[in-house]
Amino acid sequence: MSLENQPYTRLDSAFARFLSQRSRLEDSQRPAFEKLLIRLSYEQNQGHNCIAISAAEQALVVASGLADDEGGRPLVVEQNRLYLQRYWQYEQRLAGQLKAMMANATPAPARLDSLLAQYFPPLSDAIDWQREAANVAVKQPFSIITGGPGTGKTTTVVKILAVLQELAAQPLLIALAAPTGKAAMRLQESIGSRKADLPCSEAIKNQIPETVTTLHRLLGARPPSPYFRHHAQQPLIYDLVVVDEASMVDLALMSKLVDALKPSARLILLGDKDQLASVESGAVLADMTHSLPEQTLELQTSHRFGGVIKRLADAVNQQEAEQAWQVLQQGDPACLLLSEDPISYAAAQYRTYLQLLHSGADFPTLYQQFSQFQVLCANRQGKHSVADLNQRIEQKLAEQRHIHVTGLWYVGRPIMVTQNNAALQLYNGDIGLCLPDQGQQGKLMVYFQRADGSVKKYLPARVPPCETVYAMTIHKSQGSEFAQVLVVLPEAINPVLTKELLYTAITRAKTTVKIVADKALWMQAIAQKVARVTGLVAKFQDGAR
Ligand SMILES: Nc1ncnc2c1ncn2[C@@H]1O[C@H](COP(=O)(O)OP(=O)(O)OP(=O)(O)O)[C@@H](O)[C@H]1O
Repeated sequence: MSLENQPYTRLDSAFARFLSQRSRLEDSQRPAFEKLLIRLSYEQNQGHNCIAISAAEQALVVASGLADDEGGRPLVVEQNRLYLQRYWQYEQRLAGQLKAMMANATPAPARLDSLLAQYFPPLSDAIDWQREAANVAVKQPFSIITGGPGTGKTTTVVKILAVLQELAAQPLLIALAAPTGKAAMRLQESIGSRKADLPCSEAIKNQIPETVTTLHRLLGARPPSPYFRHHAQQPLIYDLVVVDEASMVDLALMSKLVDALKPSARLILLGDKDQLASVESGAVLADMTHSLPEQTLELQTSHRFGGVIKRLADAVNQQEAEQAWQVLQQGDPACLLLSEDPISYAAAQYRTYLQLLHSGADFPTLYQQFSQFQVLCANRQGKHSVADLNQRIEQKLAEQRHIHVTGLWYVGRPIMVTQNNAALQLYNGDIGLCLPDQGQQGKLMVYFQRADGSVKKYLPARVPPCETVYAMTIHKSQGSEFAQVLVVLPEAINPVLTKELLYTAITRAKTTVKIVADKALWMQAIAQKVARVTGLVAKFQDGAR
């Protein structure tokens, strides 16, 4: 790759210069070494755990005296991969600890077959993959259940928890977690109803928790410190940890989570391996499902929606671009190319929310209505970006007199928090609505819904950094679902547009997905794939050194 064309930052070059000055290299070797380090720093920020390097580059790094794998130096070379020490350690610890966990697989308990028959009664001769998933998760201390939306991951895991409690001599202490507040809220909502349907005693149901926490909270985040309260020396008390939306968990967080488990603990990861990888480094869930087939069960049948959205999602995922385009041409109202102006369409969709607002509806009703529909974009800036769409939808709604934009904060403004604030209990991705204060006329407050359904409100000036959210990026929509989704793609291809991005956008929709894209761009986007450079697969295969 030519560095000249890369938009690397000043931080990348400052980092490279800093290290190069501390190397043992001759002056003549330094420019090449700095170029390599700039590339490492840049690619790391793009989500790669490491970079692939040539034999000559390996020799250069070794000669620099800055690499070792004992933690004392800033770089590590492993085969043809160059790492920052910290990320190599994350991979190393994660692979090593999961292997240690996997070595503790237990033989199947005698009662397992009858319990599986009780919880997963056979309905036909076909293999019941949910039951197979339970079979794996009961025997293996570490397991992954992957599948698209509505394939029954939550239903299955609740049954697994019940089976494990039935088998336990003493009730297991269980923690349920997700990477974001939104995802935690969704899991919490569905756990409750899945529990009610369990074919078991109340005593067993009562041993299954209903509250879901964020991973940061579970591990004891102490911002601004990057260290958690719980780690190998001060492990979590739980016998079993379940993590939903695991595709969003990056390498560092996954490594810290596994580090914080007590030695006898179990871990079950739920997620969709085909979704976008985490924003930060790694493609951990995808790497694990690829490397650990015995621990992984994939559920493929969607019980929530069959039909056209699933067909579209599957075609995109399999990179069948032409077939996916044909699905959009079929005229099924659940899945179409949008033929009208996207701004007018979006404004019409948000009108019901604003009409309810003007008729005096309460916050929960408004929040529920606002969450029915969402515009999703690939990029943050440029034509058809989040910034562009937000500005134009707001303008359209103002022209139509559905909102009265008096300043940054106005009645009806929907916002998304973009920075965590533990003290205020507001987190990146939380959605709030700016509404008149119920107590005082003329005063504005921003209302949010907590995971337990209760409502909290803040003065606009106290809300952490946030942005208007008629439109949001597909990245930010991970872990959320909406009845109706409008996906607006840019006019020109860019590296962000991949089949994983489109798959993630489409699978956010429960009933309708409309798309704005031209065919050439659609075909190009589906042909692009996220490819993260990592050494995790190799570490699982070769054994941690
Ligand atoms: N084996 C099954 N037979 C019939 N219906 C099922 C089965 N498994 C799950 N369902 C139903 O399918 C719906 C989706 O299930 P569930 O919420 O467990 O899926 P999920 O994979 O966790 O979904 P998501 O990740 O999209 O929230 C639920 O209404 C559930 O009751």
